[in-house]
Amino acid sequence: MARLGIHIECLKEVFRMEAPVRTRIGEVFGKFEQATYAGLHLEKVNNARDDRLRTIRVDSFWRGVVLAPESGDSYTLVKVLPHDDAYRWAERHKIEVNTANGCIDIWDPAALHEALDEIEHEAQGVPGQLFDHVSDSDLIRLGISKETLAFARELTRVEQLEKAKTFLSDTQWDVLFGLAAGMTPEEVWEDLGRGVEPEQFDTEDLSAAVERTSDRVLLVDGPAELMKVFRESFALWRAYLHPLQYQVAHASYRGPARITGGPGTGKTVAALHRTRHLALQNEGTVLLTTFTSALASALGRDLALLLETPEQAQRVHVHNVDQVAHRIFTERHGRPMILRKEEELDIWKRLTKKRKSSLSEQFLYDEWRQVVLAQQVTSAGDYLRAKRSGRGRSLRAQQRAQAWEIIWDFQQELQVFDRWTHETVCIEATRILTESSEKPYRHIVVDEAQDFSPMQWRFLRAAVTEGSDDLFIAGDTHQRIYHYRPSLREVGIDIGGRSARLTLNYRTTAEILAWSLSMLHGVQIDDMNEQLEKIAGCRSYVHGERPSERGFPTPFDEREALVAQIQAWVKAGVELGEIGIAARSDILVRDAKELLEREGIPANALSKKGAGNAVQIGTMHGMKGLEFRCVAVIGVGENQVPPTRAVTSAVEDETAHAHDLQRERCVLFVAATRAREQLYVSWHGQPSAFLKAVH
Ligand SMILES: Nc1ncnc2c1ncn2[C@@H]1O[C@H](COP(=O)(O)OP(=O)(O)OP(=O)(O)O)[C@@H](O)[C@H]1O
Repeated sequence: MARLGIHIECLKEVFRMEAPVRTRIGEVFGKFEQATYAGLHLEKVNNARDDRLRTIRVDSFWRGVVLAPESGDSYTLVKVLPHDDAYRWAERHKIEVNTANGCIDIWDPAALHEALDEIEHEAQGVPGQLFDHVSDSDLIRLGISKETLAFARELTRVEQLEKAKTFLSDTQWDVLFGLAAGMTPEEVWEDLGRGVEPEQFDTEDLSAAVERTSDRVLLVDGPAELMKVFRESFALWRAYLHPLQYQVAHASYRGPARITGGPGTGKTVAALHRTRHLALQNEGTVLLTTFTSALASALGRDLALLLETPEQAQRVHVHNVDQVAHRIFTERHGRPMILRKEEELDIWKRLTKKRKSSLSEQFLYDEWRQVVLAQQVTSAGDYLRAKRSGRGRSLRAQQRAQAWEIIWDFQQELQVFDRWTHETVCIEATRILTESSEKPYRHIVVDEAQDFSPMQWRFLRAAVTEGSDDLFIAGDTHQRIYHYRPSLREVGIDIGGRSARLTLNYRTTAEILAWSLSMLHGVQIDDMNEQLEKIAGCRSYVHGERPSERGFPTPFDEREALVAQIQAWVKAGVELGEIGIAARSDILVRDAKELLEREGIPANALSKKGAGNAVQIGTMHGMKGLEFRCVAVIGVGENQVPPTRAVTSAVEDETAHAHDLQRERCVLFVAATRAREQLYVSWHGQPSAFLKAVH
């Protein structure tokens, strides 16, 4: 029986067409399934460069271009266009086998030659070419064909390359765009989703190439399934992954593996697919975990769309990490009595007073977590030797001894009164698991890994049997917005060379991404594995407006402008629920919510459950993991971002000062990169120093 698949690039275009056209295309799929070869009505194209390209009727206006195999019965819909354009497109395009990945390349030689004439003319007198830094042999190794190579050599500006997207093969264009965005040939090679050893492909065997292209072709079981794909935007990436996403999600690893990448590069999507893959292996229970319960419920919802049967769903637990630790604890000891933050601060205050110490309760609250618990300090001697760099103030030996006495008192008190914090619950749960030979999980997949504490990492390490495919970790340290900076090695997780980096941003326009990245320019950020993380090569294909930066003389003017901006977005057709507003402080968030309500604009606190028809407002921290069509980041003024209280003074502790500034910069970076199409940033008075770095 003949089978029709749809190429992902075509699917993306069809996705944007009107509903009746999509329905017609669905019907073509239905007819195709029922037809015998003779009944397929595939039209040959006269004067075609490639006689494997045929056309098929969609309706009286639209026609599809289909790649017909020389043998076999797997057909691929590669384009849908108005009748005459479809014929013209089919006449012009050529199909070849890409030498780097062995998949099909579809390109337009005539358009390439026309463009080449134009750019050769432009290149005269221009000193440097766009790809002077890349050798011919590297370009050829990356699958660039002879003709594309000649074209690439004449390029002087990235805009010329952007225009070439319409006629170059997708894969070859991706390679060139990656190199133009600063990736090395090795990074581009990895991005192609191949191993380090190049394979030799038979460039004459198109059928084999079509087979290999299967991860870029959606095979649907009939029109109903295709219509489902059209209805749910989520289903688009569900059906299609970038080759590197696919590779990391489906690989077998000898131990813990990790995926990094800038904002919006599809790490969460890769983690979801990894979870599905592990569930299908059926080797034991999979835990999919993240930092907060709100993010965990969003993961749970998305995963449900990926899993096909109730049996598969039963094999996966989706919880935030503290929830899992609480469950293990409760099974052994019953529910813990958790100390609220205010209660804890009161205890610290009382104990410092008792010891006549000048240390503040907040200092001890942090010191206990970030030094004592993080480094598993159990004695005065350990504490005297513990690393305290970046802790905000140095302590003389005598002060350390006194701090330890207070910490000791505090820990005794917790024990005597059977009171717990989330951290001690996590530590006790780790102890329970370490003692037990039975592990609750066969695999653990972690999302938003950058903010996990050492205690949480040790817990996860203890919750899964050590061995192949045990831990899969997705995260981006550029988005680290809390205090901990653990090294995976120090918490017993060895990722060896099992690490990959995603670079293509699917969320944000190139303009918003460039704006946000320039804020981090020159900032050195660790990769959780004792190396520096890179953000080079992070790129987006989609263009839009530059972010709008607006300064006002007074808070009143800033508020008025926010209301006007939201009204303008709504007038332009943006739904209220597609708008997000972020501010650094809770007060400003409350203020903005009240303002919008007064103006009759429905507004809700941020929630992963979906906005309904209301603008979503929250703190910059709360924006983590979310995305909106339009985002307004407000109150980005001097002293507000970063807030003075959030940054240790350089005189007190230089390292802590640098860490605090970096973290605050990342908080703004996270908020800005939630925007898909438009970003609006406002302040009153002087702008934040972070904005001065932006260009
Ligand atoms: N291969 C893909 N093709 C098309 N869209 C994709 C693909 N992968 C991810 N996306 C979309 O890109 C957006 C960002 O994906 P995702 O949330 O997985 O990124 P992330 O790297 O986890 O982001 P962040 O770190 O900023 O939270 C989502 O809308 C997702 O549906």
